[in-house]
Amino acid sequence: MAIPVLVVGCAGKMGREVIKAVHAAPDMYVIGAVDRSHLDADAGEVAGIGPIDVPITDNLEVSCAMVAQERSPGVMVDFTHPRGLYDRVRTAIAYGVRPVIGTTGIAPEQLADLAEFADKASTGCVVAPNFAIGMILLQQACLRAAEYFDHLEIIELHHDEKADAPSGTALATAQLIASTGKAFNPAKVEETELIAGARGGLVPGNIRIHSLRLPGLLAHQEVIFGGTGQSFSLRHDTTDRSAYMPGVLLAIRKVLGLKSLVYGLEKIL
Ligand SMILES: NC(=O)C1=CN([C@@H]2O[C@H](COP(=O)(O)OP(=O)(O)OC[C@H]3O[C@@H](n4cnc5c(N)ncnc54)[C@H](OP(=O)(O)O)[C@@H]3O)[C@@H](O)[C@H]2O)C=CC1
Ligand SMILES: O=C(O)C1=N[C@H](C(=O)O)C[C@H](O)C1
Repeated sequence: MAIPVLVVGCAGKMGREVIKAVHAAPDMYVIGAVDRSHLDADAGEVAGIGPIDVPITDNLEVSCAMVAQERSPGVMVDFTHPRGLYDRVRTAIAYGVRPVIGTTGIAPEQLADLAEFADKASTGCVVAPNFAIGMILLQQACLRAAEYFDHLEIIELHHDEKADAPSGTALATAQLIASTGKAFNPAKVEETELIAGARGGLVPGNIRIHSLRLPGLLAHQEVIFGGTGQSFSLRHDTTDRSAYMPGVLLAIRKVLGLKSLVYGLEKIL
């Protein structure tokens, strides 16, 4: 049976892409669309694919109740803003709707709390800071490089409409590299930062992240490893948001078979 999908943030850059991808997929359909603007407009029209008979509403609870009435279990896809995300995920789970979350910037304590909530409800939930396969491969390659290099820094570059910094992907990449337990970037001199922020943000693992925001960019990340007489750069460029859609559709299919919260696309590949 086809999967009913509720798209939250449907009028946004990612939400429009999700509406297109879900509508085009043979094994799922858009059952509802939530946003704060374009209310009552057809979600398909807003996404640029013509009418799909799904009006945009700002009422998540009523939308979840509607999904719960469908014959097969439903999924909520959220690409919005970290504000209120915690409550949206809890609302979805309370209605038996499985969340697939692409929104970045949620606090780690809230994520841990949601994992406990999903676990208790035996409900699947996927939270992934990046749905592009190329980025997952970059992260895996970082683990290999980290075996041989002791020094690295991360640069992430995004469009200038991005709300959070650093990106969720950069944080997740640093977290993954730090999970090796290695002590990175041993200091060689006592540094003085003449302009606050010049050396980027420091995250656990002693890894620095530098965030650039410019019009003309979409989403890019470079991890540069440094060693004696050599440097090694790993870079991923997203040039179109359709890059995320195979990962999003995969998560929609896989979340139905899960009984707890899974963090990271790599866990369901
Ligand atoms: N995991 C991944 O692979 C990716 C994740 N992202 C993440 O997805 C999120 C969205 O990105 P993007 O699409 O570029 O952002 P946009 O600002 O283009 O879209 C977000 C949409 O969500 C709406 N919105 C915000 N808050 C709410 C709410 N409480 N209820 C309903 N709708 C809401 C916004 O409305 P309004 O305009 O009124 O604020 C807007 O229409 C970000 O956190 C970004 O980091 C992005 C790309 C890939
Ligand atoms: O806001 C974006 O655009 C993106 N956000 C995600 C993040 O914060 O990592 C994923 C990707 O980088 C695009």
